[in-house]
Amino acid sequence: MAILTAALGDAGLGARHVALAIGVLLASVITHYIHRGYQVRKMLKDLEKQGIPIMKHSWILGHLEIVGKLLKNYPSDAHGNYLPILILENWRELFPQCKDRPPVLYLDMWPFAQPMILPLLLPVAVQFTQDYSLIKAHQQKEVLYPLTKNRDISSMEGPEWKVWKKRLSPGFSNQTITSRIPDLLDEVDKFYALEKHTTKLAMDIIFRFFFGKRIHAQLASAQAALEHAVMDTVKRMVFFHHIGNFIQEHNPYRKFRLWKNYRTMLSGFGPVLQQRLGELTTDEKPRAKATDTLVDALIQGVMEDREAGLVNTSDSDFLGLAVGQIGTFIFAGHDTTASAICWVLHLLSKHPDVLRKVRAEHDAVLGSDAAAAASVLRSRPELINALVYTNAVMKEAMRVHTNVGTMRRGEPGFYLTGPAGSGYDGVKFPAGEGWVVWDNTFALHRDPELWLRVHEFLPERFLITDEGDPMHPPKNGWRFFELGPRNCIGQHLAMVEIKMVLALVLRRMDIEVAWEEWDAERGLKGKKAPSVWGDRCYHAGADSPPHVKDNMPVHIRLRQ
Ligand code: HEM
Repeated sequence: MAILTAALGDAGLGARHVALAIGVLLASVITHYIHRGYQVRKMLKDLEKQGIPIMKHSWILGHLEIVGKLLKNYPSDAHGNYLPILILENWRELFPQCKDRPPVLYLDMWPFAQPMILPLLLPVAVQFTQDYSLIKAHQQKEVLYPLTKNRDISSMEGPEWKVWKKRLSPGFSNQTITSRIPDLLDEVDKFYALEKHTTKLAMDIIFRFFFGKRIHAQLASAQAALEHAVMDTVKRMVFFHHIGNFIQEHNPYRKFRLWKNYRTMLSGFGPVLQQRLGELTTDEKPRAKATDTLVDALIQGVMEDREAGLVNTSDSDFLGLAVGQIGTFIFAGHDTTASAICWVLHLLSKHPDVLRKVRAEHDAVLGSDAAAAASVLRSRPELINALVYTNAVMKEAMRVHTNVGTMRRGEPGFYLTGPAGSGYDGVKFPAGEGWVVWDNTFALHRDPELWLRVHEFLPERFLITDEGDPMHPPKNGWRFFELGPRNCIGQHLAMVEIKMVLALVLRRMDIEVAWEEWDAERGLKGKKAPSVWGDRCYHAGADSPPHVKDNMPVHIRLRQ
């Protein structure tokens, strides 16, 4: 303190100056929030004036009162994904002025969120992701910035995104991924427990998939530090700027850690990337085929950009782009896949009849010796595609427990249109600048108008081929990896990875949730422990993707 006072004194600054500076800063933050608050509330009031149906809205609280009431019986850490499901379920009470369900929901939760638009009818989601692809919301880019400096396929837009999508897609095709199964099995075979191990597994798979066996081995000594750097950055990412995380976001220590983690990524990935770049640019060696490994496709892409003068030839520019792309794959592919594995296992433990059928399919396709599943798949990787019922189980688990979605940016003059037959045929719903347009897949996956017996876990619906059957999934209805040009590039990898885990684990182990012991250890026994829809396992967390509550504590028993 004495040092600080002396330093301030040296600089001619007294305590009064510091207090004044803090006061000015605070006043400008408060003014910003009030000004922005007025703008947001006015956006809603203007819509109301135009006759657009909106939920009861107040100048002071916006929709916060409604949101508070809807979530009042939910645990405080329940994920925000539950909110639009509740709005969809309760639309009649929330829109008493409407005879038909409004196609579009306008939501004002300022200062806790930006003004948002969510489709309440499926065709509206199709309009801004498939018919026309709105560009990603500012928030999606800002969140990735510390990890990738936005030099990644997920943040890119327009022609630059198109070129990279074309370059990287072959490496993620179903065919490529099936051919990589023997290699990836090395990682899955190490996987014997659940909880946070699913995250570690997903991370290992991405490293192996991206770099291939040889380079992955070279990275082995740096991998722990790299994983730690990525995870630490992910932990510190701020997904939604709001008043509640203002201090966290602007904390200088956070900024320092983000900077340090990025340096670790540059220095950890740098040598192997440089070495591979050297190998690929020597005259004797042919250039890589895009499907060899993703790192080769990436380096080849950067080389093309250099030749076209789009990337300068400095090492740091090359490294920045390469590390950015790797960062986005790790980010987009690890937590999402890990929680999807947890939900499939959870649902299987709750539905023994379905589990029996999955095991029977594994016996039939992979042979009755469960311990030999990995070697069978190594020699015949294409068998993974024969696990048709398992695939249906996964898709149904993903419908019931959807985890991430897409957020897009409203565009000046852009409208969403009331679909034919909705009662709002042709009505224009403004989705201009300032709106975040969210796909609302979690709620659409639980829309009883789209899915028969919507709350039940019925994998068979994904086996029905007759489109006239009421159980048949609706067209464009299953959107776990989003649809349209910006859908998930890693979806085949994620599906194959989860299928490999199920094939190797389900017949060797019984897995069931262990809340009783977990709660007892935490003194919750006999008390009302938090749950959602009667389940202790629920989507928790304030950010994206949601996490399975408490990492899903489980019992694992080896089967005889
Ligand atoms: C269960 C696991 C996964 C889920 C639920 C998931 C979901 C999604 C969704 C919904 C999007 C669209 C996001 C948007 O438009 O902003 C997306 C995009 C993306 N995903 Fe995944 N993903 C998963 C696994 C993976 C994996 C394993 C990888 C790669 C290793 C990956 C890489 C990406 C990338 C790079 C994008 C951006 C694509 C683009 O903008 O063109 N994802 N993912």
